[in-house]
Amino acid sequence: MPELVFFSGTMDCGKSTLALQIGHNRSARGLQGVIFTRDDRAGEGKLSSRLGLVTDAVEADEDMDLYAYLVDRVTRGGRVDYVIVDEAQFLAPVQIDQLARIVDDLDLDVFAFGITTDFRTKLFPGAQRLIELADRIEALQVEALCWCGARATHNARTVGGEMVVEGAQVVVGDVNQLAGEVGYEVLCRRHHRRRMTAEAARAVALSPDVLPVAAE
Ligand SMILES: Nc1ncnc2c1ncn2[C@@H]1O[C@H](COP(=O)(O)OP(=O)(O)O)[C@@H](O)[C@H]1O
Ligand SMILES: Cc1cn([C@H]2C[C@H](O)[C@@H](COP(=O)(O)O)O2)c(=O)[nH]c1=O
Repeated sequence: MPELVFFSGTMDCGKSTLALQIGHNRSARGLQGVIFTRDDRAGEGKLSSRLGLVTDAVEADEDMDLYAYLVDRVTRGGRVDYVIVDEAQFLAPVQIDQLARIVDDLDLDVFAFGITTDFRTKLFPGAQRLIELADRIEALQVEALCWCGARATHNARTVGGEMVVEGAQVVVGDVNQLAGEVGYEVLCRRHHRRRMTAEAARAVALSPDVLPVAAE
């Protein structure tokens, strides 16, 4: 039975890598897939992983009807056995409905990959619709870690090294950015709530205001 599967996790937990692996394993067995993505860091029409792998993909623009695209492709004699979607959080809710229709009416598996929440811990509309419609939601097995060692569950945005909680929902970017640039850092909920990034924690530890603990 074909499924709409949502593979979700924080930034930097291996989603794009898994998307590439799923595509590789299927194409190694002669299956042909369509890979959609939107606003990958590597540029338009690319699906890239931090492990260095990158593949061509179809850029799913805001107005694109993903179901109609596949029907057109098949009608022209193209073969499609499965569909992969990376950065699925950026898709419009109506495009997630189109993915569900691809599963139900075209009998194709759709594997969607994305983060669920933005830097303010609010759901992306595309991720919300995936949670509502997916047959299955899978958490990535490789956990990203907060600087404290706990499992990272949230994405923080930094500007000039400082965590921010206001701004546009979508700003394409990466973790480990240079100070001064917009960047991201994955944190556990406790440290996201306290706005305590690795840099902020280092500054607190080095502050002369922090008294050494007296021996009892
Ligand atoms: N130099 C490295 N050596 C080993 N693994 C790495 C290295 N750099 C990144 N990774 C792995 O790649 C993961 C990020 O993969 P990626 O698919 O780009 O993540 P996502 O799509 O979830 O943002 C990291 O969590 C880490 O496990
Ligand atoms: C938290 C957050 C992230 N983004 C952007 C930053 C990246 O370009 C992608 C996530 O990509 P990844 O492969 O999962 O690392 O999303 C954003 O636009 N807004 C946010 O709040």
